[in-house]
Amino acid sequence: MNIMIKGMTFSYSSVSVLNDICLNISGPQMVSILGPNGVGKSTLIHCINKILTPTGGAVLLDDKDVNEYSLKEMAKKIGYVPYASSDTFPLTVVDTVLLGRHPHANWKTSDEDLQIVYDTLKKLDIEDLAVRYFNELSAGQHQKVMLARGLVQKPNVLLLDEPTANLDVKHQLSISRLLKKLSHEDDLLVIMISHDLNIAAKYSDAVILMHDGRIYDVGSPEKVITAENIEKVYGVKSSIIMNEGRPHVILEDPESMRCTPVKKESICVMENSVCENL
Ligand SMILES: Nc1ncnc2c1ncn2[C@@H]1O[C@H](COP(=O)(O)OP(=O)(O)OP(=O)(O)O)[C@@H](O)[C@H]1O
Repeated sequence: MNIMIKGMTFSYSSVSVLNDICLNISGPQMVSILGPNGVGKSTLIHCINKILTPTGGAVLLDDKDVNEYSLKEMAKKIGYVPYASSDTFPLTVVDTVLLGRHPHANWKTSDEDLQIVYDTLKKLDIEDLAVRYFNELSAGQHQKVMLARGLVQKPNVLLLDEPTANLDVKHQLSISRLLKKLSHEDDLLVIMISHDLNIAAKYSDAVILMHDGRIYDVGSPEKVITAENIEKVYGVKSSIIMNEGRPHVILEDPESMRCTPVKKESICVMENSVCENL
């Protein structure tokens, strides 16, 4: 699968957000999009999956303009996992994930659809949530269910908006590892937005760094995730150490040393008996 973005621009009303974006991305691989808040990362992936229409330039999927694909054809090719779902209606997790089979299913759910859903819930370690209501889950559980919905769609490209943002450290690693594994084993082009430079550096095959509505740098994590680029784009100093051949960023904040330290005893665990007597 190939995505080619040719001189793409995008504006919300008169406010220009993306300028002259030119990218050629081929899968399978795992690509992270990095950049500061408001730089246009979500807008970029919304232009790829036709949620938004670019104001200029073109997006081509396998050499064909996205405008020439029907919505169903697009849904078979591109899966999208949003940052947070606004779904508030009471659907069970199984039914929520089954919605991802819609582009492949007819009006009736098949045994194969259900099997794919259960296999995916198992892969993401959330089988125990199967009959829970989606609108009663925690933010991290929501995120895993939305990822399951994207995966059962069996797309060629999976676009994800901060897929690990609400996850605990163990699940940040396991989900990033799973996405990388899927990209390599299932021929999937994974493109994820991330604010975690170290997760991106550890798992990505390639990184896109955005600045001022443009692509600032593209390439391997070692090439793109440098102290110089981080200072230029985020305005933060850092030092980089290499860990297992990948850059690991240590952010510096000289201002933090100026904060007055609190007394060490300002917080402690109370004995239950003390609590009861309060
Ligand atoms: N519906 C909208 N109408 C007008 N402006 C918008 C709209 N959605 C986003 N924007 C603006 O477009 C710019 C890019 O937004 P976008 O969500 O793409 O940024 P982002 O890089 O994904 O940010 P973040 O890291 O904070 O999620 C921002 O300045 C934002 O305020």
